[in-house]
Amino acid sequence: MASMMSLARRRAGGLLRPETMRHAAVFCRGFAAAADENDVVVIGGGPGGYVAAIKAAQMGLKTTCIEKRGTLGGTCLNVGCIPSKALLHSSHMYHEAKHAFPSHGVKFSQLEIDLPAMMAQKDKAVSGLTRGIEGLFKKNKVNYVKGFGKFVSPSEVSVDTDEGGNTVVKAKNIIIATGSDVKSLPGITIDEKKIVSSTGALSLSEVPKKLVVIGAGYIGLEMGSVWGRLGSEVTVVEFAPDIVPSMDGEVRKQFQRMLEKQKMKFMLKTKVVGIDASGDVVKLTVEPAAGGEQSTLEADVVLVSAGRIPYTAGLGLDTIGVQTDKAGRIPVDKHFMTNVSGVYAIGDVIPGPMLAHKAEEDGVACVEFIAGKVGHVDYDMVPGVVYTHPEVASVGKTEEQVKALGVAYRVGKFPFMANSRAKAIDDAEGLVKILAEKETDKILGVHIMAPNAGELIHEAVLALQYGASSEDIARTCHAHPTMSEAVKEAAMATYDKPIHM
Ligand SMILES: Cc1cc2nc3c(=O)[nH]c(=O)nc-3n(C[C@H](O)[C@H](O)[C@H](O)COP(=O)(O)OP(=O)(O)OC[C@H]3O[C@@H](n4cnc5c(N)ncnc54)[C@H](O)[C@@H]3O)c2cc1C
Ligand SMILES: NC(=O)c1ccc[n+]([C@@H]2O[C@H](COP(=O)([O-])OP(=O)(O)OC[C@H]3O[C@@H](n4cnc5c(N)ncnc54)[C@H](O)[C@@H]3O)[C@@H](O)[C@H]2O)c1
Repeated sequence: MASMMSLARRRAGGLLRPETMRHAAVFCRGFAAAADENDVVVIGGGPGGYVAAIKAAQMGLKTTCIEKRGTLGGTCLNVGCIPSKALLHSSHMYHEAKHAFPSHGVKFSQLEIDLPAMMAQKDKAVSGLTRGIEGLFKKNKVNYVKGFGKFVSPSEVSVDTDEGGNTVVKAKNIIIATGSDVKSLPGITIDEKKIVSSTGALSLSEVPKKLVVIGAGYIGLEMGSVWGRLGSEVTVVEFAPDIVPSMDGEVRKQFQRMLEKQKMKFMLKTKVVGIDASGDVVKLTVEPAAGGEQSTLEADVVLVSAGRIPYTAGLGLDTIGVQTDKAGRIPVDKHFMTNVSGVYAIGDVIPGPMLAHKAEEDGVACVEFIAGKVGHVDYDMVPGVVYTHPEVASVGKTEEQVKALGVAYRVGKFPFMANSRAKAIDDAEGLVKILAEKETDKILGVHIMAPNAGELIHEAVLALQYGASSEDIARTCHAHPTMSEAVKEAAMATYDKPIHM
C-alpha cells in the first residue's frame, strides 16, 4: 500500500538530505559558549519562540529567551488561540443550552449570561497556561529575560528590561520570533472600545447589540460567532467574493450556509470606505468592492479583522542588515536563516501560514539545524482549523488547487447526516471530503466540516504526511460509533463505494 512505501522512502532518504548535512557543517557557529555567551538567544516568547527555546535547552544548548510582554506564550496564549477558544466554548455552551437542550429533554426555568464570570474563566485559562510555560523554562533551564530586545550586532541583543534597566545578551545564534500584530485599515483608528481588534473583542464588557466585523477570515468568523451566540446581531463585511478565501469552495459554501443559519449576515465583495465613531453608535459607509452605490451600517462595536502583519518594530533589523520583503516579513532559507549568517527567523514573522502550530514546527526545525541535526517543516502538511460550530478543518490541497495543477483526481464525500454518532448526538451538519490522485489513489487533500473537525483532521494529516492512499484509510479499522467513521466512509467513497450511504 502507498503508506508503507512512502514510510520506507522517508526512512531511506527523507531524513538524510545532503544539503541539510552541508548546512550543519558550514553555517552553524558552534556551541562552545563563553561564560557570558549563549548558544541560542530567542527574541519573542510566543509558540515559535518558547518552543524553540525549550527545544534548544533540551538539546543541551545554553539558551536565553527575551520577551517584552511580561508573560510567555505570545499572541496565541495571551490574546489569540487560547482566550478565543475559551470564549468560543463558553458561548457555545450558552447557545446549546438555549437552542439544543430542550430537544434533548433538558429543561430549566432561567438561563442568563454572566459575562464577568465568562471572562474570568477565560483569564484563568490564560494565566494558568502562561505560568505553565514559565515552569517549563525553569524545568529545562532556559534563561528568561523580561524586556524589549533590539539587535546591536548580529550576535548581541540589547534588552531594555521590564524593571527599567538594560542588559546585553550575547549569542552565537539568534532566532527572531517576534510574531505579528493587527493590520489596521486606512482611516480606521482602533480604540479597543468601539472599534476593536481581536484583542478588544476578547474583553468586551457587555454584549454589543450590533457588531460589524470587517474581514471574513479566521478571526472575524470565530469572534463573530462568540458574540452572535451571546446575542449580538452580526454583520460581516468582506472585500473578497467569498468568506475564508483559502478554503475549499464546496466546503466553504456549506460553511457559509451554516453560519447564515446561525443568523450571521454577510456583505461580500464590499468595502468599508468611511467610519464615524464620534456618536453613540459607529456609522460605517460601505460600497461594492468594484465601486458603486454607497450605503450605511450602524454598529455598537466594529471588529477590524482584516489580517495580521509581521512585527519587527524597534528590533534593529536595519542595524545588522536583515532584509524584509514588501509585506514586512523576513525571508529565510530552508534552514530558517535570514540573509545575515547566524540570525534566524521563525513563526508569524516569516512567510507561510500565520498559525501557532506552524510557528512551533518552525521553532523545533530551526533549533535542530542550529544544533547540526536535521529539521523539516512541510507547509503543505500544516492543518488549518476554523473553530466555529461546526468547525472546519483542512489539510493539503483544495479541489480548486488540484484542478489548477491539472492532476486527474477522484473525490470521495460522506455527510455526517449518515454518521450514526452524529445522529445520536443530534449534531449532524457537515461532511468529509477527500481528494485523491486518480492514478495512484494518493491523498492530496482532506476537508472536514463537523463539530470536532479540528480533532478529526489529524488522521488525515498523518495520512498525507506518510503519502497514504484513500484505500489505506478505508481499510483501517475505526471504532464505532464515532465521527471518525465518516472519514473512513469518505475514503471508501474515494476509491470505491461507502457502506452507509
Ligand atoms: C484572536 C486570535 C486567535 C488565534 N487563534 C489561533 C488558533 O486557534 N490556532 C492557531 O494556530 N493560531 C491562532 N492564532 C494565530 C497565532 O496566535 C499565531 O500564529 C502565533 O501566536 C504565532 O506565534 P509566534 O511565536 O510566531 O508569534 P507571537 O505569538 O506573536 O509571539 C511573539 C512574541 O514576541 C514578543 N516580542 C515581539 N518583539 C519583541 C522584542 N523586540 N523583544 C522582546 N519580545 C518581543 C511579543 O511580545 C510576543 O509575545 C490566533 C491569533 C489571534 C490574534
Ligand atoms: N483558528 C485559527 O487557526 C486562527 C484563528 C484566528 C486567527 N488566526 C490567524 O490569524 C491571522 C489573522 O486573522 P484574520 O482573520 O485577521 O485574517 P485572515 O487573513 O484570516 O482574514 C482576513 C480577511 O479580511 C479580508 N479583508 C482584507 N482587507 C479587507 C478590507 N479592507 N475590507 C474587508 N475585508 C478585508 C480578507 O479578504 C480576508 O478574508 C490569520 O492569518 C490566521 O492564520 C488563526
